Amino acid sequence: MAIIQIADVTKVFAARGRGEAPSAALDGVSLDIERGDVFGIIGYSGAGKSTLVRLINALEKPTSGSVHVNDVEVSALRESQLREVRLGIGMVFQQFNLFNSRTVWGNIEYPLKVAGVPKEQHQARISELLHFVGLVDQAHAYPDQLSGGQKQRVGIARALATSPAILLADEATSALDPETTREVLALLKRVNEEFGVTIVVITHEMEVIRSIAHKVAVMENGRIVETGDVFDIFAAPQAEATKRFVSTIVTSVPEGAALEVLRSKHPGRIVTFSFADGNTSQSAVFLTLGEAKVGFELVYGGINEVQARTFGHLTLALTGTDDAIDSALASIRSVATVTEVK
Ligand SMILES: Nc1ncnc2c1ncn2[C@@H]1O[C@H](COP(=O)(O)OP(=O)(O)OP(=O)(O)O)[C@@H](O)[C@H]1O
Repeated sequence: MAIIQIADVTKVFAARGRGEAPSAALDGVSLDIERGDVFGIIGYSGAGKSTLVRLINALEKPTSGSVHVNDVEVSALRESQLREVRLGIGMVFQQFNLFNSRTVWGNIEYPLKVAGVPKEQHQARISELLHFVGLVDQAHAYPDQLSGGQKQRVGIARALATSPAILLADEATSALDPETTREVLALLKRVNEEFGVTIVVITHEMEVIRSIAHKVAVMENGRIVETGDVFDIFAAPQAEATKRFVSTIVTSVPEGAALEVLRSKHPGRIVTFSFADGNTSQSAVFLTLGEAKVGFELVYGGINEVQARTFGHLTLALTGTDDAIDSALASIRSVATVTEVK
């Protein structure tokens, strides 16, 4: 059974000002997140990602629908019953949200105190966490003496202090430079692999999804427009929003200015052939075109790697009669995805 189950959830906020209509931040969202997964939720600003996270840790209640965490319907619990649920969910934030008046040690100790963990157990747990995040030497430093990456490592150690089964990371790397982002993502990956913690990653960056997520849901206007395994989403995005996100890092399909240039150089038909997973059917494409007496020139393309699996796109400018091209494309469709560039 999924560790997080979101079933047909709608969240409507009251109008912010007079004359404004109430807004649906979430509109019929259903999502199952399996135990042990790193699940990415991607969307532009205002898509509803933070609202979804706030429903998971029950900071908000849905207007309709239900949210189950660990088989408990958190959306039906009273505030006084939520304490235990929240102890099982760690949170990591974009702005770190550390106590500036407490040391690194004090920040990590805070959730142990709140959870009522006996004082004599604190030292061993904090020291274990400091080792895990590589901050043993900074134990007595204050947050303003740390770099952004170090602050986020404290944030992660603090979130893990009470050994939660779930970690919610809301734009956890959005305030960090690319190198530090890579380090923090690698740390989150270890949290998942070494402790089996289920991680929900909220982001607007596809690179974050590519680096650590196993599965992803793409959100737009309060809805999930596409969801699936990260590799499949990268190799063959279906929804327009997903295609836009994928195109931010997969540049082997011609778009925009690159497409204009191709169009001006090649007035005939331009077709992209897509292959996934070590599929060696590129040669079948060339053979079929040759047999059909269709001329071709490779004008764009590339191979990409996601989760140690590869996929690629080849764009060819074709010359020949429409009939010959159509019949060749019809038979190539059994070995590759064929997209005619309009
Ligand atoms: N407390 C609230 N009252 C009224 N409207 C809200 C409230 N919280 C969120 N919204 C609205 O709900 C929609 C979704 O917001 P949400 O913060 O979940 O999106 P998001 O994808 O997390 O965006 P961002 O990355 O900018 O935080 C937005 O239109 C937002 O203005």
